[in-house]
Amino acid sequence: MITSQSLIKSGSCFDFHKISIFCLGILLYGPPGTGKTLLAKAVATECGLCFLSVKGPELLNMYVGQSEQNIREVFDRAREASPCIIFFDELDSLAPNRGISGDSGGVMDRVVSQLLAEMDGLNKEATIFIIGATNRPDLIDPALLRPGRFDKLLYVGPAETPEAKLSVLKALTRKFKLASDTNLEFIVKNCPKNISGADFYGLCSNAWLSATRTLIRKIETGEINKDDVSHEDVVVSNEDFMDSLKRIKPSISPEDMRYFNKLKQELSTTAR
Ligand SMILES: Nc1ncnc2c1ncn2[C@@H]1O[C@H](COP(=O)(O)OP(=O)(O)OP(=O)(O)O)[C@@H](O)[C@H]1O
Repeated sequence: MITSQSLIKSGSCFDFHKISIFCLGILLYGPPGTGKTLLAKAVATECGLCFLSVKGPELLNMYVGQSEQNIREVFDRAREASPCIIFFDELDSLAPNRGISGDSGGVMDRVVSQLLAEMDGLNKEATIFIIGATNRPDLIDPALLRPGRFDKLLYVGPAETPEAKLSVLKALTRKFKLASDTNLEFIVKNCPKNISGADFYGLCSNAWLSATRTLIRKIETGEINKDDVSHEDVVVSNEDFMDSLKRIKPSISPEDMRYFNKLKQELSTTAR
């Protein structure tokens, strides 16, 4: 991602559009809850660009022509807000493969064509970048993945190494008050396999709630005075984390991981 981010950042200094070479779109793919949205937002913040987030299904409408109109409006808004990033979440629902969707000439066909036309229209502008996200890149219409549209495909998977897991846990607990006995390395060691960023978020919020319950019990038993307490007195201990760990169930199954590993290999052979 650092490469894509540097490309976007450097776009303004290199005047890519003068030589008609320009990276318009990046497609992030991977299991749910692995931080695709978070990454897209981080790129926009880091590059100082407006962030226009759209969920694919939100644009679809039962009235004839309205879905295409919704797509046009997104791009119009982007032109007004440029330089900006348009983030299309759940892109597969907005642009399914026309060959297999069984909707020849139907609404989805027209939606995909509209999206392609709008993206092609942007190629000259170099001030609007598109990031798409999906859990199923194999379902997306291949025309969207051609050069000049979503040029790059980037896999965003769960943290695999203990170091990567620890940095996610540290990021999520950076505002927590941790007890002196809390050992994040130990918690990482006890985490189940294939735990996503969203699962880590659940782990941390449950641990925080458990610590809050302990504090409330102390207030109820009169051990501490309610008026002297603030959220800063919630101290999260190792035990809170270990309790929370017992209840956590990874949202990515081993079958999901096998599917994504295979897909990653297939897509990496297509030189992107
Ligand atoms: N790498 C990470 N570091 C810290 N927190 C993370 C990370 N990945 C995910 N999270 C947490 O999980 C939440 C969900 O992540 P996000 O919505 O970005 O995932 P996603 O891949 O876009 O999911 P989906 O495919 O379901 O749309 C985030 O709001 C954040 O709290």
